[in-house]
Order: sequence, then structure tokens, then C-alpha cells
Amino acid sequence: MTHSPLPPAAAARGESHEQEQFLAILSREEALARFEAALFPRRGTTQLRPLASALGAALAEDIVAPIDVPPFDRANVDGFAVRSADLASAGESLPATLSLNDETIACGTQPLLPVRPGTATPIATGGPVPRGADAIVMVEHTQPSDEADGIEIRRAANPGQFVSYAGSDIARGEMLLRAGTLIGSREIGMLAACGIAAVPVARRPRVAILSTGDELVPPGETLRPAAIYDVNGAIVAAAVAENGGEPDFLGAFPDEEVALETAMRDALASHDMLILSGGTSKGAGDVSHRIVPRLGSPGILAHGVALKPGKPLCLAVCDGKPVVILPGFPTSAMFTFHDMIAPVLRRMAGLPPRAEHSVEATVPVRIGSELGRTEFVMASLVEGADGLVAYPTGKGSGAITSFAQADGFLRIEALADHLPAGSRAKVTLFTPELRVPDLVLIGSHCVGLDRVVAPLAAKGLLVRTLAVGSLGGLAAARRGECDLAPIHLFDEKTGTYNEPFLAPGLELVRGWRRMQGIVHRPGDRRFEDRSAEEAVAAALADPDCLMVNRNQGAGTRILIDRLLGAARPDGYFNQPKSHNAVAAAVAQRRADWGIAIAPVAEAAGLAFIPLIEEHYDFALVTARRERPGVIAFLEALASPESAAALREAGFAKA
Ligand SMILES: Nc1nc2c(c(=O)[nH]1)N[C@H]1C(S)=C(S)[C@@H](COP(=O)(O)OP(=O)(O)OC[C@H]3O[C@@H](n4cnc5c(N)ncnc54)[C@H](O)[C@@H]3O)O[C@H]1N2
Ligand code: MOO
Repeated sequence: MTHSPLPPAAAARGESHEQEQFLAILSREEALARFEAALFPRRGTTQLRPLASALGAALAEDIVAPIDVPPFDRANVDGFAVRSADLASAGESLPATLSLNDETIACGTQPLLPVRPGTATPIATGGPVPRGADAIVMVEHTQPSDEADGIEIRRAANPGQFVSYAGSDIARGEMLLRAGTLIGSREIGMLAACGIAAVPVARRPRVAILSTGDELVPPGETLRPAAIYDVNGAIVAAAVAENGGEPDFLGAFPDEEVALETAMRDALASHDMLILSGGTSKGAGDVSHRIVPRLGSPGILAHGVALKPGKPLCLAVCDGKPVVILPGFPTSAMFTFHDMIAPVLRRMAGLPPRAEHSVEATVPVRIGSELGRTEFVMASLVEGADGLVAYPTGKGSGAITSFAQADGFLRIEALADHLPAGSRAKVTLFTPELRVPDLVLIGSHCVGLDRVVAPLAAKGLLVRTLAVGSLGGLAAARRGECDLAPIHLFDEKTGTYNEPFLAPGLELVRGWRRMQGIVHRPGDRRFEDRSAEEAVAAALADPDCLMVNRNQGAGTRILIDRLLGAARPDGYFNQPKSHNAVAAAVAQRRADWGIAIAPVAEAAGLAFIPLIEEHYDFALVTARRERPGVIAFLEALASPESAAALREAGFAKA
């Protein structure tokens, strides 16, 4: 990441600023058109692949059935092959008696004797129907007759009864599978039934994937300070495989031009496509886009697209091979991959374009948007009182969950600067079918909640929790967009939690309590062995002592302001939005104290001075009380198992 402006001293010396701007931002459509024009049409390579390894490949040619399936008229039941005409007048009081031919047709046995009028041949399920027979009678509908070698049948048989005729499943000459079909287990079954041992498939494009950035650590290793795990390597590799490519993840590389150029050249020589991520901005340390033009012509076709997320996307073609630099932010990388790269990869892999599925939904809140960029907003869908409601999952392009927890996305045109609350929008789904959640909780999130809903998920219920804060949750509950709103709101007037905030149509369901307190690093003498009041007094007395606050509107913030009175100590304006962020700031020495809940303090290895128990309850939408998901939740909440799980996680059941 090198968007760093020059330090003031360098600027004062008049040194030039190395940050180039995105000079030629293209529209999404123009960028895609240039990319595709430089790549297509192209000759794909076809290979004959044995059936056993054809799974996931795309058929390169139409396949016509070479034989009939079944290849002969086949018995569908265990019983006797008969002539239906012999049984035309058979009934309860008038049994037909047939004599048995001297053979038994097992599976794989070629019949030798015809079934002549007045006779029957024993046959197994799957056996070929003998000449003369036109129906099968189930063994349980027959009785041995008094005569030796004969059977009695007391019901008529329709012609063709329990017979599968040759070619009735697949007829010789029929179009079995079309070119472009993705081969799955069902397709493999059809091919095997026709005796086809190998199929022509488009050779999967081999895609080399590189992550770039000095800060990246592979999952599985220990994080060093200021480092993060490489997310893009894993998601791009998976998304390549999902779209017909053969991913080859080559690792994360530091922003070192010489080494990176060698890696990129080697990768391109041995693969059909190269995808990098990170460092696409035009900063001094962002080197990959400087290397791309040296790899072949025509080189870079688009660098900077009026798209959000995804502005810094870089698209290039080097001597016929696509080279792509995805933005570093994981949601930007994933979104641009799916929107702009997957269509090209699928075409190279011989796959048809992905079918687009969408639904109409109401947007419950105003969504701001950047003028001049087509903006795609990831959204989570829930069932409201009047149809689907699309909640933006937006935690920004840098958040992995923005994309991963969304059902789809909606589009805000480049010329709009926002989408008003209450708008109707088309939501393009990530999966062909939308599964609406069985239980929706919108409001404040608590790790205890995960424990309580865990058994519901294990029972197959789809539970969706959207963290929008207590007040956002109450608003959603009033609009009937959720079943329950988890809240923890302190009412100063009454000195109680939650109850005073309920609107008509909502009722309170008691949840649990969370001890809140001062968190500090163990061994900090300013706080050790003091009461909360003494600790705050000690913090205020030390000018070097830095606090971390909470956001306006948080229940914890009210508590902090009451503790501080008129004091505004250093760090007061550092106002993160969660208990975890407070604990991380103190643990990493970016602050010395703050207020968080006990389980979070414990998980971060911090010392804790208890202050007050916060009540975490649920505003239940009364009209939704009888829904199966709600009933299951209320049962789970009341169960001894959830009480035990909450205790174990550090919470006290209300
Ligand atoms: N002054 C400006 N700053 C930024 C601009 C801008 O126009 N002017 N654009 C922003 C936009 S939009 C995006 S998107 C990002 C993308 O920048 P880069 O593509 O150069 O990516 P980096 O700077 O390398 O990284 C951004 C971010 O993502 C993290 N990252 C990178 N690779 C990975 C990976 N493999 N796995 C997980 N996370 C990764 C990286 O650590 C950074 O946090 O720039 C904005 N800034
Ligand atoms: O384009 Mo960036 O992807 O806005 O976040």
C-alpha cells in the first residue's frame, strides 16, 4: 500500500510527489469492451479427457448418443415375461394359467426361447424381454398352479407393463449434451450410459495468481505486528476454479520490482493468464503495473475504471494472454473478478456466460454513493412486511464480509450521489436461488448470540444476524424487517435498560447480562488493584495516559461520559465502534485504557475492573411471534444448554 503522501519535510524541500493520478478512467463497459476485443475471437484448445477426470470441464463439442439406452427392451420388475393377450380375461374368480418356459432370464442373460401363447418365462429386474412377450407380471401377483411348471395369474396386464423399451431413456442419434455444458456427476452418468469413455473438453485455462504487498502473511503462519493475512490469493484461486480455470497460486510477493518482474515473466510463460492483486494504484511502491507493459503487446488496455468497488483495476493483454491486476481490498478484488474477469475466463474455458438471477427489493436506508462511479452495493436480503428488503452489508471495500455475507448486489448509477431510503432496487443474486432466512435478527451484535443460535443452525434453520447497532435494530423492528432486534440501550431517566425504548408492536424478551468494565494492560500500576473511580482518577491525573472512547450512540459511550464528567482526556476523540476495537487498541498500546465487556477483555489478555452489568435483550416483533424460526429461537434462548454456553462465554443469563 503506497498511497502515502510525502512527509512534510520532503514537500518543503520541493521534492516531487510520486503519486500519479488515474488519468484515463474508463467506464466499466468501455474497459470490458477493450479487454474482450484484444482477446477474442481466439482458438481454444480441445483435449480428449477420460470420463474419470472430466468433472468440472466444459464440453468442447456436441455429443450425439451413439446407442440406444437401454439397448434392449428391459424388465423393470422381478416376475414373469408374458403375452398380455393371454391375461385379457383373467380376474379374481377366473385365473389364467400359463406354463413356464424352460429358462430363467437373469440380468445379462440373452433369452433363447420365445414366449409362445399360453406360456411365461421367469425374468429378473433388468433382464432382456424375450421374443413374443410384451409385458411383465410381478412375482407377487402370481401363484404356482396345481399343474407342475405352471403359474396362475388373477389380473390382466397392460401391454408394455413393467417394460422399458430400447431407446426410451436415450435414443440413438439424440443430442445428448451440448458444447459448453459443464460436466457434473449427472452428465458423467449420461456419457457412461452411452459407453463413452472420453470426451472432448475445452482445456482449462491455467491461471497464475500472485498477491503483492509487503504486509501479507500466508494463512497458517503467525501474524507479525502490522501484517495481515493474504486473503486475495485464496479467493482468487477459488473463484478461478469456480469459473472453469485451473488456478495456480504462486504466493505473496513483496513490492520489489526486479524479483516481481522475474516472477511475473515466469508465470506468464507457463500459464494462459496472470492475475495479480494489490498495488494497482499509481503510487511509487506500486510496481506491478509498471512491469506489465514490458511483458508483451498491446499491454495495458485500461487502468482505472469508473467502478466502485474496483476503481484501480488494471486490464492488460500481453502477446495474447490476459494480465490483470485486481485492487488490493478483498471486496474490490472479488467483485471486479466476478464482474469483469470471470466472463472472460469463462469464455476462454468454453463455458457459457453465467446466468444472471435477480429479485426486486426495497432498500430500507439511504445509501450514499460516489458521483461519477457506477457503484455496486453488496446487500443482504430479508423478508419484510411487504416483500424483500435489501440491507447493505457495507463495511467498505476493505472488508471481506461485505461480499461474503451478501446475497447479491444492487447498482447505483454513476450520475446518482445516493439511493433514497424506501427505493425499489434490482438485486442481482450471487446464487441462482435465494434462500430467505428463517430467523432474522437485526441490531447490536454480541458473541453470546452466536452461542444461542448455534443449535438452530445445526437443525438446518438459516439464521441471519445483521449488526446495525441497537437503534438501527429498533428501527428495523418497527418497520417489520426482522423478527427480533438485539438491543442494549440504557435509559438515563429511569436508570433501566431496553424496556423504555420499545414501540407499540414490540415486546421485550430478556436476554443476558454482560459485565462492562475498564480494560487495561496487566501490570499497569496506574490501574492495578483500584476501583473504577480510582482508576479513572489516576488516568486523568497522568497527562501521558491515553484513553480510547466509543462511538456516539453506543450504550458504553453513555457510561464513559458519566464516568468522565466534564473531563476530555487525551484519546477521547478516538471513537471506534466495538468492544473488540477498544480491546485491540489497549492491547497494542495505542491506548492505555477504555471500556469493554469482560469476555472481550479476557480474550485480548487484558486486565478488567468491573463497572456495571449491561442488559442485552431482544425487542420481539409481536406479529412475528408465531413464526417457526422465532419459536425455535425462544426455545433455544430458554434452554439450559444455551444458559450453560452463555456462562462459559462469560455472560450471565437474565
Ligand atoms: N489516495 C488514494 N488512495 C486510495 C485510492 C485513491 O484513488 N487515492 N483508491 C482506493 C481504492 S478505490 C482502492 S480499491 C484501494 C486499492 O489500492 P491498491 O490496489 O493499490 O491496493 P493496496 O494499496 O496494495 O492495498 C489496499 C488494501 O488491501 C489490502 N490488501 C492488499 N492485498 C491483499 C491481499 N492479498 N489480501 C488481503 N488484503 C490485501 C492492503 O493491505 C490494503 O489494506 O486503494 C484506495 N486508496
Ligand atoms: O474501488 Mo475501491 O475498490 O472503491 O474500494
